[in-house]
Amino acid sequence: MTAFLDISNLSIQFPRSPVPVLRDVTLRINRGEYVSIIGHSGCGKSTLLNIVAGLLPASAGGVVLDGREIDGPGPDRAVVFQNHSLLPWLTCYENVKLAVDRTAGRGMSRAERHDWIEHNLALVRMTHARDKRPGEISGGMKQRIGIARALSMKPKVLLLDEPFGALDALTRAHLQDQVMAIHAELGTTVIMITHDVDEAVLLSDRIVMLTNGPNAQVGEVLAVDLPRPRDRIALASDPRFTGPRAAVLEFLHHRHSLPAEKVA
Ligand SMILES: Nc1ncnc2c1ncn2[C@@H]1O[C@H](COP(=O)(O)OP(=O)(O)OP(=O)(O)O)[C@@H](O)[C@H]1O
Repeated sequence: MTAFLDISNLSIQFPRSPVPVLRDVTLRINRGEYVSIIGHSGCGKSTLLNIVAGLLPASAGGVVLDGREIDGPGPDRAVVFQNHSLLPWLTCYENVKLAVDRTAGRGMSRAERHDWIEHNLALVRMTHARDKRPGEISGGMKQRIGIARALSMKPKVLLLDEPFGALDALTRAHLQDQVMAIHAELGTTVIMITHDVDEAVLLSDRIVMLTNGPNAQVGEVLAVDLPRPRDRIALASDPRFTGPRAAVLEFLHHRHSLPAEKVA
């Protein structure tokens, strides 16, 4: 049986580059699964996500989502980037509306569209700021609107490219908890890129560790066997949390550490 999201033997080599960034990456993701991708800077995490998003073409191999080969961007794959990409002249409500009008809102009446926008703002607890513009809200709030906008498209897969990377630790923790709650409520399939090992363990069903580039491959896939809902405080000393955490750290810092000159 084919997986919900099937990444098969994917390679990509950029023009004017002597070697592929990714080589022969294969990954099968089930419907509703939360999968994190972790690896050193420059190994090709964003490149992989961009191929799934349809923003970059693979040089070899391919991606099939729910039985359909991906050959370009589409509303079935919504991306949230590290730095919000909201339109500064529109309010939070209007930013979400823009996405709804072009995707899931087609075929809805005006009133249904309105309810759907409000529903997604409420999902990220942003109803109170619906009429504010991005310049008037905090970084964490902007990311929440970005997530609401992505979810409002009813995507089959939510692609998160370091969505909490630019946030302070407390805001980050708060947003992680919200995303976990949304994932539990909607059962959305999620692929998330992160550099944060704790974040990967806390949120994921599986963690995909990429080897260093070029020619990066899937080095190891770790299943996180933790019941949900997950409580960050209770888990801090739980061996089912600390075990996978140590395994990812071991992969990144011992088995696939970067040579000093590449880090500098
Ligand atoms: N459009 C492009 N043209 C040429 N090379 C590219 C292009 N996009 C990315 N690369 C190269 O591909 C490699 C992987 O980049 P990518 O951004 O996917 O890495 P990453 O793992 O997401 O890094 P980081 O964790 O620092 O964000 C890098 O060496 C980068 O320079």
